Amino acid sequence: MMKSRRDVIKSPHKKNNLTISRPLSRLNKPSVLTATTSTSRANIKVVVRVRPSNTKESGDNHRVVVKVVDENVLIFDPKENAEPFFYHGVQQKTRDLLRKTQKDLQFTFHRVFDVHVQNAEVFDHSTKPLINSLMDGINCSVFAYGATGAGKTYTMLGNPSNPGITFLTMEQLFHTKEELSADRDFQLGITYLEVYNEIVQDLLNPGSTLTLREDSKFGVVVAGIKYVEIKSANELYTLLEQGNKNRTQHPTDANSESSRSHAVFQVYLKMKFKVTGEIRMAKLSMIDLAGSERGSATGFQGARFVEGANINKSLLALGNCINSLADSQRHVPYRDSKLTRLLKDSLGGNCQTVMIANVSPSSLSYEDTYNTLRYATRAKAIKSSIKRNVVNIDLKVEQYAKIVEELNKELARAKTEIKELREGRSKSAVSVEVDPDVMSQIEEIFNQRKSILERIYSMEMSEQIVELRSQVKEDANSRLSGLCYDTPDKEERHRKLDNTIQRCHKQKETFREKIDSLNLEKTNLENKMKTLVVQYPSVKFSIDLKELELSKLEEEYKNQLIQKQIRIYREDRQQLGDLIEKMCLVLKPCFIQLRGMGYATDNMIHDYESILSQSQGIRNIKWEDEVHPPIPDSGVCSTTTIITDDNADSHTLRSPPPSADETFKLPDVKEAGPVERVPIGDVTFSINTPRKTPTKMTTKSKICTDQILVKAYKPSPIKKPKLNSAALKMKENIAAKPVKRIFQTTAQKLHLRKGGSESTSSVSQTKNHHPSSRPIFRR
Ligand SMILES: Nc1ncnc2c1ncn2[C@@H]1O[C@H](COP(=O)(O)OP(=O)(O)OP(=O)(O)O)[C@@H](O)[C@H]1O
Repeated sequence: MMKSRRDVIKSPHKKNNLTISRPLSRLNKPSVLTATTSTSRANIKVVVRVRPSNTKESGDNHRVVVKVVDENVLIFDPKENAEPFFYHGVQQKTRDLLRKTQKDLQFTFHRVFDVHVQNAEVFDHSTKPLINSLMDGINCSVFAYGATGAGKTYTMLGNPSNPGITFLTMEQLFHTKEELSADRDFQLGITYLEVYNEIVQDLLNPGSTLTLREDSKFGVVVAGIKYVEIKSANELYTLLEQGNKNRTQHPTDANSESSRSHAVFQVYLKMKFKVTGEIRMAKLSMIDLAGSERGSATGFQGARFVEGANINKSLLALGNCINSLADSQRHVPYRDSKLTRLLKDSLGGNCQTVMIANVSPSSLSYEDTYNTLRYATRAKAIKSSIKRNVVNIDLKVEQYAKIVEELNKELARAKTEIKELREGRSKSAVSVEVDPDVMSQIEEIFNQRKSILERIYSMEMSEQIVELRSQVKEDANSRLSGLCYDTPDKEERHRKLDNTIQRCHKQKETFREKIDSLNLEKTNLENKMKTLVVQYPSVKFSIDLKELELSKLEEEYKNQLIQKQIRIYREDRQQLGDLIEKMCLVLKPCFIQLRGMGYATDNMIHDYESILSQSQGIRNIKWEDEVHPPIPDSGVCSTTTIITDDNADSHTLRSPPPSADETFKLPDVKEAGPVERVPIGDVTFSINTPRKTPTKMTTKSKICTDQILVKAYKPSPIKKPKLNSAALKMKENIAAKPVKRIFQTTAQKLHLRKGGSESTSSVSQTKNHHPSSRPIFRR
């Protein structure tokens, strides 16, 4: 009795509207196959699923013959703990002779699913990874193999509460499609057919018998089948349900709803990249095979016997193909049955394949389970070649010509490279044969070079350290001149320092000489090496490697040297800091005392103030390019005094000399107020006083410039110095002090002496933007 399996799949979102069938081949016919990426070989992935025992199998007379050890290993017919065997009431030492010996065979697969595992988990570890391959344009295939009633249909189709991997795979496919829809346009069509008694029939559009043929892009295709375009996984429920109604099923002794045909569900996928126009095509086949059972298990008679014979014929052909492929035989008997022709791609062609072997755990299916496991093990050895199906519909004939030209060029290049490589290799072989000592010679030279390098760097490091030391001593020497009185002690100190500096210079010279001679040696060795490369080109690679090693060494030395320098500078700075601190401790009370007693000269006061400013990080003068426009209405804070040197030519102060343009461009000079000219010795200074000056200043008032705070003191009574002597002192100082400070000091002092306002005595900041980075001078 034929019956349709209606309740295998029930759509949770059943739709009333029918899908319009449309042949996909006509819709998507690609014009040219332009490229397929490189082919890779991959083994078929084989997983085994053990279904739970049913009521019949759970009976007393049957035992479990499949024991899942872990997710990769199972034991078929495991050894059990021997139950005591009694004869005439006496326990026997030997075993029950009537009982069969257990095979206790261990099988390993890519994954083993135990009885409690649900379809979702099977999907995760079997077909889910195929989706990415499909998106890459790789054909994929999944087939469920096993005896009747072993759980193939349950795995592939499942039921509404536990959907099978076909639905789950399609759901995932649509999900991924959705994710990628921003970049690609998709077209997706499905077919659902069965192979029954060597006849191929469309399950979605039942009618005439269909024939198989091979296609260059999709491999084996069924001629005349209708492709149905679907937009969501839910549409699939309806279609699979519809197709299952048409599938040939009969109750057998092993399965009341046994599928007597091989059901093939196929998805044709076409993707077009929106930007590049690249087209990828892929086919997913999901095959639910008919049960691979023995006749006795099905209780075959009459028509069922013929049906069973056909099933077995195709499965036998499948077994032969698996064996041939596993043994890498050249001839694989695909043509022996419709099933094997259909599975040609899935087994040994351009396809990524997953085989799900279903087994019953019961001793009732002992032979079938054993056969299935052996089949599955054989299938593990099969390798299929995988390549992406990339098609570009936009290519024209002339583009083909271009591609061929490019490929030819590439081929020629590759040929030349291979030739060169071969020649290189033979030369190297010859060189090794002719002079086996070359390598050790190279090794020797490198070792010498390495040792020379080490010496050079150690010398250079010492040289640097000596250099720094002499600098430190020179600094100390100049500090000493500023601090010490002209006493014999001072002379002695200078002498000692000079001696040390001299020693350092001598050491430096010695180091330099040594370094130079080492460098000469190094160059000689490098030249030797170059000669060797010319003589034996094949050793170039090893020499390059050695060179790399040396340059690494060089980098390491440089790094060490820098670290050392930083350490020395830090130490020096630290010492200097300590010295300044100590000097401050002495300077402050001295200065306070002198000033309190009225002995502090203007110079001293100013210098002390300068030190204060400097120690705060305040600069004495603003350079033109740093000056900001005046802040309007800034009251007492707005002081703009420009100090210029009228006779700059007559002495050595002007440094650096300003260009003609820059010198006289002083946009704010007029705003700065009247110019006062003050002669000091042979130097005449022009002082621009600000328009706005504070009306009243206290003795210790603060004058705020735009940028800085400067304390202005009312000058203490000047007793000793007269104007001329001050000017003379200035002249003396001129040679030693930086120009800007001298101007500042002089201008400040003179202006105060001439009775100028206190506010103008402060060193003020120019507020003019000027491209030059020099203080403002006027000839
Ligand atoms: N993993 C499982 N969990 C629960 N029940 C299962 C499982 N696998 C199979 N079954 C049940 O076992 C019975 C036989 O399963 P199924 O129809 O899938 O076998 P089959 O291999 O497709 O057989 P046939 O080749 O005869 O079609 C069904 O009633 C099914 O519900």
